[in-house]
Amino acid sequence: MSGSVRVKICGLRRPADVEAASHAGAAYCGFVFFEKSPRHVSVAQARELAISAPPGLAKVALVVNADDATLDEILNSVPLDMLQLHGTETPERVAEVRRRYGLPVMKAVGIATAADLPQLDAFGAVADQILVDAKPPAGADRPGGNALAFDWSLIAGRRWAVPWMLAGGLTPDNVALAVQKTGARQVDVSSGVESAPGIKDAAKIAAFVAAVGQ
Ligand SMILES: O=C(O)c1ccccc1N[C@@H]1O[C@H](COP(=O)(O)O)[C@@H](O)[C@H]1O
Repeated sequence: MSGSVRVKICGLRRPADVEAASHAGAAYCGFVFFEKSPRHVSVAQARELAISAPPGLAKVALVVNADDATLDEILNSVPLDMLQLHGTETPERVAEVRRRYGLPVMKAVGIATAADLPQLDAFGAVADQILVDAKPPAGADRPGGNALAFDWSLIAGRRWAVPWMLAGGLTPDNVALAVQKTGARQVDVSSGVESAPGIKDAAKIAAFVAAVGQ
């Protein structure tokens, strides 16, 4: 288990990835519905993965500026516990998605400088959780999953009205320090537990969860 810090392993694509996340002691697993990502899964793939997830492993759908038709299609097929909005959704859209689907919504906010911090308060007022991630580099073709960390001192000691998760460039080697510096009680990882983009590595997943628990 990961002590009292909860771990989300994102970008799972194979049943063996779900098994690895569960076996390691992760609290959440994430499925990416974003075609430009090497971690993208179809609705049918996600359904198979979600059905294979054991009780106790919360299933999160990551979407980027998804419209209602897209969310309807996902939620009509895939048993899910949470929606992760990882695009440029507004606070109004976050509130609308919560109302329409009745699932907890986690809103991702990209951080590069102190000027980005007020967004965390804005989304903390409407979302069920906030995901504090690195802002993507200029020219990136995806808004997350870029193996990029931000300056953790920007959020050291800060708290918001809702639970939050730390993301961005976390690895088995740096996650313990990230938790120590930020006080995070939840962490999210994708690239840092892969052997190649989109290919999860069971040994790295186990090492990541173990490192969080140390
Ligand atoms: O993982 C992706 O490909 C992805 C695509 C689009 C939006 C978000 C994505 N991933 C999320 O980004 C953060 C950080 O990822 P990493 O550990 O730095 O690779 C994490 O929340 C992922 O869920």
